[in-house]
Amino acid sequence: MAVFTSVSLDDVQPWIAQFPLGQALALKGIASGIENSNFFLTTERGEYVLTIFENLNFEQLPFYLRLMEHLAARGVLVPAPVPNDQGELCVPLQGKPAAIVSKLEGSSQLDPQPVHCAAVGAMLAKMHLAGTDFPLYQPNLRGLAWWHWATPIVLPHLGKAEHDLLCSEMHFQEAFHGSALYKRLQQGPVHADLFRNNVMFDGEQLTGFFDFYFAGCDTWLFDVAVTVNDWCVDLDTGVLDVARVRAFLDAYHAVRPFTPDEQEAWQPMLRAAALRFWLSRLYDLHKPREAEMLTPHDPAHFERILRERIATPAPALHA
Ligand SMILES: Nc1ncnc2c1ncn2[C@@H]1O[C@H](COP(=O)(O)OP(=O)(O)O)[C@@H](O)[C@H]1O
Ligand SMILES: N[C@@H](CCOP(=O)(O)O)C(=O)O
Repeated sequence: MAVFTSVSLDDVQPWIAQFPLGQALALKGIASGIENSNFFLTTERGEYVLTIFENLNFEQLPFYLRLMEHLAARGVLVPAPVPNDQGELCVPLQGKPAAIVSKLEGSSQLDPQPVHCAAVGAMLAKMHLAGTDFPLYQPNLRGLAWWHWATPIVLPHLGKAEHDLLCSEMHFQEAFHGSALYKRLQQGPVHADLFRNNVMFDGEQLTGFFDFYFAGCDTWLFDVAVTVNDWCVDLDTGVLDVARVRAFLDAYHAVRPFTPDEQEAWQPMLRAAALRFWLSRLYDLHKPREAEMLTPHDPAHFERILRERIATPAPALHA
């Protein structure tokens, strides 16, 4: 269940008059998702997704919605927000911020093959390049500062082995993030949560990236590492599948060539990306929010990935 705020077609009818979409014809709640209330919305102009934001507020939302608008205008396959007659992308509905975005065709590819990884890699590189002239700034809100804040909260809940791993990896990442090498890495707007469930495919055709609500400005390489750690991994062991990694990285590199600095930072960045999700899953498990996090994701999956990245070097970014 992911409709926290209920809304009917009758509620939407007067509200939608401010959008250039004609009348609303149908509204259907979307079951998946854990953060917001999402609905498929059919209007006289076509199919859209209506989102009522449960946690983000009117000050926070422009970064995400304007980023999607910016990327869509540059040919990156992402949902395009629909402005109302005042040019606003986010307007109140049932007292909460709400937005309408274009509906992506297809479904998530949960068993990706190299061909899917290549499509995601190429589109991610295109997205990074398209974001270079995006004028708004917000840091990655799940970056090093959040890790510092969350670590002492989760540590008391951990056994010795996990406690030691978290402490030692935080030390390692502090040194890495403070290094001259890290500071030379290219930065810009990143998705920061581009997992399999946040990309649509129609067969082998990628139709779009969505769920931009963890986006922020961070290193492009962090985004690559987050995505590889999900798309190219054996889910049972955390081991990287070399064919999928190569397909992903080669396709990315063909659009936006990796730099020598990125090559050098690749192994620690894969560890950073694993730590980020291990920590957020630990936090969600031990400090659950009231209604939203109905089934917390398993932290052990990312603990396994982190241990594996420490133990085994991943394939190089490029030859
Ligand atoms: N623009 C879109 N086009 C098509 N389907 C979408 C779109 N946005 C969301 N969805 C559907 O809604 C579901 C929940 O969206 P998601 O952004 O993951 O929710 P939450 O933010 O609550 O986690 C997705 O799994 C997908 O099926
Ligand atoms: N991808 C994260 C959790 C974020 O959830 P999402 O459904 O909004 O992508 C994880 O797997 O821990």
